[in-house]
Amino acid sequence: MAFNVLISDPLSEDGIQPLRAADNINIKIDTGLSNEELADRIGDFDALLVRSQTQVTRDIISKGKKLKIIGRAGVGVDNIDLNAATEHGIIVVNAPNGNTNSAAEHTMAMIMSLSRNIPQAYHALKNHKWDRKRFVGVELKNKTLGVIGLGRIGTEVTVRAKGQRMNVIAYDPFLTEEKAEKMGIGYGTIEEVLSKADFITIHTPLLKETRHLINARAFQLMKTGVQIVNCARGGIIDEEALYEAITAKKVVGAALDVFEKEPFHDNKLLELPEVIATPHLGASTFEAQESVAVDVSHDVVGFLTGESVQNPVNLPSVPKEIMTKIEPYFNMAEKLGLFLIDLTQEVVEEINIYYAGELSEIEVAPLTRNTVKGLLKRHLGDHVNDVNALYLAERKGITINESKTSKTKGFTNLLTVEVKTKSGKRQVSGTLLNGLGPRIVKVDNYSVDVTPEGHLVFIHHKDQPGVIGRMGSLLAQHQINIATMQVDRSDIGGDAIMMLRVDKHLQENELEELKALAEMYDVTAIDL
Ligand SMILES: NC(=O)c1ccc[n+]([C@@H]2O[C@H](COP(=O)([O-])OP(=O)(O)OC[C@H]3O[C@@H](n4cnc5c(N)ncnc54)[C@H](O)[C@@H]3O)[C@@H](O)[C@H]2O)c1
Ligand SMILES: O=C(O)CC[C@@H](O)C(=O)O
Repeated sequence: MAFNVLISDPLSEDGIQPLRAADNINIKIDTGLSNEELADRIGDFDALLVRSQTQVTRDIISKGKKLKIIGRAGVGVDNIDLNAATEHGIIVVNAPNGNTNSAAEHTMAMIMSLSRNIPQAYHALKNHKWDRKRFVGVELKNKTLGVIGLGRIGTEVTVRAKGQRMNVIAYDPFLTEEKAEKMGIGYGTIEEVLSKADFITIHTPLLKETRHLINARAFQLMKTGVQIVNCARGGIIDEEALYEAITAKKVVGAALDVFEKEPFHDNKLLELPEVIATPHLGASTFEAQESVAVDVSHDVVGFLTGESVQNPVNLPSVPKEIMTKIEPYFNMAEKLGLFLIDLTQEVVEEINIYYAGELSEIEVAPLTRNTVKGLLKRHLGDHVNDVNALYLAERKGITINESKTSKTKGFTNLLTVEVKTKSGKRQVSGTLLNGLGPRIVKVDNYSVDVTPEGHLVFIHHKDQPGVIGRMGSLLAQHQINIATMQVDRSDIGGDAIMMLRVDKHLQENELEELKALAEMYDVTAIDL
C-alpha cells in the first residue's frame, strides 16, 4: 500500500530524508497554498506536514478523508485544530525538542539587542547618523530576568541568562520552590515575577488560559522601565495593551518574534522606536529546521508503517520500555471489547476495566483505549481508533472506569472488561498465555478457554441431557462444522453455557433456529 504525504510549508530537504528513504511513500511539496486550495487537495493525502504557517482548520481536517496523521515540524500546535483532528481520529505529532536551542538563543539575542539598542543603532548608522548618546544601553549583569513559563525553552534561557550574571525569577504552574532552588533561581507567583523583573521573557504555549496573559493589568504590575521579550506566541501579549504601556513610558523596550496576526505587512507596534522585531525566526536555524523535520518525518514514517510514534500530541506519549510491555495485550484488549459488545447487544452506559496481576503494575491507558475501540467499533465502524476512542465514548455519554488489583484468580495477568446496561452487567476476562497468545477465560460467571478469533457462538441454556446433541444436529443440518466446544454450568440442572468455535459465520435464520430449541435462553454469534 502506498501513502501520499503533502508538505505544505517549507521543510529542510535534509530533514525529510527519512520520508524519502521510506518505501511506498509519495511526497508532494506544495507550499504557499491558500486554505481553500489546501482544502481542495487534502482529500488525496494520508499525511500532512506543516510548520507554523499552514492553518490546519476543522474544514481542512474534515475534507481530509484519507488523512491519518498531521506532523508539525516544531513545537506549537496552535495552527492545528486539535479537537477536530482527535474527533476525526487523526493523530497529530510534533517535534518538541528540535528547536529548543535555537529559540533560546534567539531569545537571548533579543534580550541583548534590546539592552544595547543594537537594531536601532544599526538602523541609524545605515541612515548615515552617527549617534552615540541616543543608544546608551543597560547591562544585563545583576538585572532581574522574569521568566514566564519554565518549560524546555524557558529553562534553556534561564541557563544562558545566569551565564550573563542575571538574577532569574520564574513562574510556571509546575515550578516548585525546591526545583527553583535546585536551579539556582527565584520563584514567585506571576504577579511577583512581573513586579520584580527588569526584563521579562515569555515562554508559555498559546492556550485559552494564556491568551492575553500579559494584558493591561499585567503591565500595571511591572516596574517602570521594564523591557519585554516574546519569542513564544503572538496573542500571549495583548498588543493593544503593550502599545499603551510603551507610549505611557512604562515599558521602555519590547522585542517581538511573534504576533497576534502572522504574517503581516503593517503592525502599529513597529512604528514605535522602542520595539524591535523579527518575523517569527525563533526556530529558523539550519540545525533546528533539519532536526524538527527529521523528528517529524520519522514519526510520520513510523505511524504509516504501523509502528509507535515518539511525539504524539493528541495521545499520551508512552515510554518505549512500557510500550514493549503492553503492546502484546493490544489485540486481546480490542478483541475483548468486540466480544463483549456482541454479547451485550444493548446500549452501554458504563465500561469498567479491571487490570489484574502483572497488568496492575504498568501504565494501562493505551490498553483502555484499545478495549474501548473494540467496544465502539462494531457500531461506529473502522474510523474508531486509538486517537478518538475515548473522545467518542465520552460523546456517547459512556463512563469509563479503570481499576487495578494484584488478585489474579490464578492467572499471571488478567484483563476483565465489564459493561453496564439498563438490564445489568456483563463481563468477559482474558489472559495472555506466555508463548500461546490471548485466551478468553471467563464470560460472566462461567469459565471457558477460547482463543479470541474467528466465528464464535455463545449459548446460554438450561443444563439438561440432550441439549448438546440437539444443538449439534441442527448445526450439522446447515453444514456448520464445530471446531471446538466448551461447556460450563452454575449447578446441575441450572443455568449453563456453551462456547462454540464454528467454521463459518452463522446466518440470522440459523441463529433463530438455535434459539427456538426448547432449552435455549439466548444464542449469540460473535465474529472476532
Ligand atoms: N518563536 C519561535 O519560532 C518558537 C520556536 C519554538 C517554540 N516556540 C514557542 O515557545 C513556547 C514554549 O515552547 P517550549 O518548547 O518551551 O514549551 P514547553 O511545553 O516545554 O513549556 C511551556 C511551559 O509553559 C508553562 N505554562 C503553561 N501555562 C502557563 C502560564 N499560564 N503561566 C506560566 N507558565 C505556563 C508550562 O507549564 C510549561 O512548563 C511555545 O509557545 C512554543 O510554541 C516558538
Ligand atoms: O515553523 C517555525 O519556524 C516556527 C516554529 C515555532 O514557532 C514552534 O512552535 O516550534
